Formats: sequence, structure tokens, C-alpha cells
Amino acid sequence: MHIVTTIAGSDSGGGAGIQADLKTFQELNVFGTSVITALTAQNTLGVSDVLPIDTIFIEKQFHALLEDFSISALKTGMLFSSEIIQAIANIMADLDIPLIIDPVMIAKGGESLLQQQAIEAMRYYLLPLATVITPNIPEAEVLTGKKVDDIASIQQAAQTLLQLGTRCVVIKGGHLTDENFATDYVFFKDGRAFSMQTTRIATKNTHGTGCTFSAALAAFIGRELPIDSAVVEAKKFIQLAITHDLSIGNGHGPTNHFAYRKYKDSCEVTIHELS
Ligand SMILES: Nc1ncnc2c1ncn2[C@@H]1O[C@H](COP(=O)(O)OP(=O)(O)O)[C@@H](O)[C@H]1O
Ligand SMILES: Cc1ncc(COP(=O)(O)OP(=O)(O)O)c(N)n1
Repeated sequence: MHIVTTIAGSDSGGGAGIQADLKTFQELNVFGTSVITALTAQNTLGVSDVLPIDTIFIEKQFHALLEDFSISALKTGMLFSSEIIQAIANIMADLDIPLIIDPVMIAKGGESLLQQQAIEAMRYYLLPLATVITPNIPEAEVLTGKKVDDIASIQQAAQTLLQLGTRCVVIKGGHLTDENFATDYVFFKDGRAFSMQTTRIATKNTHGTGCTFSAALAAFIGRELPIDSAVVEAKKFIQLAITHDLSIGNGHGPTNHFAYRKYKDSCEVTIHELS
């Protein structure tokens, strides 16, 4: 049994954060473990409060896992402050475990999940330790300081992020304006690059899409799939979770974490090599 760890915030509404990650891990047959960095009072309508966990206690959770488990992959989500990022990075620096970083910054409702002053800590301490980074378009803009809105600027942003030391960057295209397709862009340090395209689903129920995608990616990497196959399979997982939505709550509802198990053979992802 592969063991995969999420280091992230709790979403009381169950659609994003730790809860989305653990549901995804379970669906993908890996044993999920967690280091909780913050609590959010949250539902499909938004985040009403955030309570960061003391860094000493975050370190204790992380050490408790490392002392007892052989972890196959780790992912990070909401990290909230530069102190939390530094604490995680200090421990990660001594590990040789694939690390997937979802650089979570802002919730769908606009609430901040990463303090402004933590962005530099993310860039300089944590991102260089990553195996894969999965920014959405606004996160890629913040991390590179440049507008990202077309293929040329996506390629440029990916190169800037690859220079920080990571093996792979996936720039997620959920925030692009294409009405027909949801296209994500995958770039490797060795120069390979491709896009992954699926039909864009017209739904407001997209709460936790980024968390779910990065958790699926961590699960597949934990199961020892090569990174290029793992990103395509994670794209299928999120596409099916958005397609077969559940309609829970009154705002942006969660995605359907059960869908991949039922429909995984029915999902098409179109791959285009990028030159
Ligand atoms: N309406 C949609 N239909 C299909 N896929 C989507 C849709 N919205 C987002 N996605 C996909 O969900 C994943 C997360 O997307 P994105 O919205 O960019 O990230 P985040 O949730 O971090 O803001 C990506 O694979 C993206 O292509
Ligand atoms: C606790 C917590 N972590 C992360 C998020 C953001 O999740 P994301 O997958 O980016 O989804 P949306 O916020 O865009 O729905 C969160 N909301 N809460």
C-alpha cells in the first residue's frame, strides 16, 4: 500500500483542502495521511474565517508521520504564512520524496489563503524543493510577476518557474477564457512540453478543482507512475469529477470525487506536443 501525505488546510465544507485530498487519495487506492496547516470555516458560499495552526504543532504532525511511515509522495496546498512555509521547507529539505506543490493563494470567493508576505518564502524556500508545481493562471502571474494569458506567456512563465529547480510545471488553464476547452500546459526541465485538453464543462460546481487535481497527481506519482502519465491521469480524474457534479450547497459546489472510479474509461484527454 502506497502512503501519500497532504500538507494543507482543512475545508469544513469538504470540497477543497485536506478533505478533498484525502477523498481523492482513497479513490485512487493510496493510504492518505495529513499535516494540517490551518483550519478554515468554509462552505460552498465562501471562507468566513481562518485559524492557522502553530508551527511547532505542524512540525510535530510532520515528524509523527516521518517517524512511522514510508511516504511515497507528498503534496502541499494551503500554507497560509511564511512561518509555516519555512517550517515545512526545513523538514522537506532533508527528505528524498516526490513533492507536488499546489501554490494555493486565493479561494474561489476571493478570500486570501496565503498572506502577501508569504509569497517570497514560497518562491525561495519551497518551490526549489518541488518535483511538480501546479499553479493556476493567477498564481503563475503572482509567482512570475508577469501577465499570463496566452501560449507565449504561459511558456515564458513555465520557464521562469522551471529555473527555480523543479522538474515539471503544470500551468492549469481553468481561468483562461476559452469557452469550449479546459487546457492545462505541462513543461519539463528536459525541454519536453505538451498540453492536455478536455471539454470545458458549464457548471458553477468547481470548488476544490485545484486541490483535487494536485491530490490525484500526488496519488499517481506515489503509485510510481511516470510524471507525464500521472498528469494525464490526474486530468482525467478532475475532468470526470467536474462532469458528474453533485450539486451540494448553495454556492460553488464541490466536485464529484467518486466519478473516476465509475467512469474512468470514458474520459478523453487530447494531448498536443508543444515545440
Ligand atoms: N469548467 C471546467 N471544465 C473542465 N475542466 C475544468 C473547468 N474548470 C477548471 N477545470 C480544470 O480543473 C483543474 C483545476 O483548474 P483551475 O481552475 O485552473 O485551478 P484552481 O482550482 O487551482 O483555480 C484544471 O485541470 C482545469 O483545466
Ligand atoms: C482549505 C482550503 N484549501 C484550498 C482551497 C482552494 O482550493 P482550490 O482547489 O484552489 O479551489 P477553489 O477555492 O478555487 O474552489 C480552499 N478553498 N480551502
